[in-house]
Amino acid sequence: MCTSFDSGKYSHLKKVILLSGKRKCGKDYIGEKLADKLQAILLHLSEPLKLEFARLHQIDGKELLSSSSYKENYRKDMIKWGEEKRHADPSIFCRLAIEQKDEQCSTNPIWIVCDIRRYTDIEFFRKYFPKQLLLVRVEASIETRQNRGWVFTPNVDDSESECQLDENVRWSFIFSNNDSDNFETQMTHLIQMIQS
Ligand SMILES: Nc1ncnc2c1ncn2[C@@H]1O[C@H](COP(=O)(O)OP(=O)(O)OP(=O)(O)O)[C@@H](O)[C@H]1O
Repeated sequence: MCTSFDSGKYSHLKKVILLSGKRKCGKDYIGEKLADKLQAILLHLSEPLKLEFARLHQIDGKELLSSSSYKENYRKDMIKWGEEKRHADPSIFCRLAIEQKDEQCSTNPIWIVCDIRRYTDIEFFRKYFPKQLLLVRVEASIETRQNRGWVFTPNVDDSESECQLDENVRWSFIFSNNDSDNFETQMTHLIQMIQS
């Protein structure tokens, strides 16, 4: 397997925004809004993981990518399989997510990664794009997340992949995404930070 990454071809890159947060806090929602406003490209580290998992297990990759309940049937197995792949090669899904959208990544100056879950995800982007990096933590209360469909799932919500980034990360921006929070003001501040 090729583990090299040629960051030189992305010298046009101005910002990489990494979004982290608990399930149903609104990472995708905020990522999509930002991408719309900034004409940025959206990347998901879970995309190559799901597509490869689907191929190996001969199940429907498109269904796995959608937010349907289909993916919940496979979530635990996918986490386990992803752990094994990451153990062998910690940056595998970061590289694959970029490679799979190489054409857009090669031209778009702003990348938004919607689902970082690991210190190694941050380390990969920090290694290759230290000056462009912005780390954004999305937060929402348990009640808000429940209203958005979150149900505590043992071995998922308490797994390392969902909890590792709860500590020891210095976030560039913390986005408070409850219904009572001022969404537009925070978006404006975040966009100013991205464009500065
Ligand atoms: N500020 C908001 N206003 C209204 N709806 C929101 C807001 N943030 C998130 N939502 C809604 O809450 C639900 C969950 O959000 P989203 O899918 O973005 O969460 P997520 O953190 O990406 O979840 P997961 O980790 O499970 O993929 C979606 O239906 C989304 O439209």
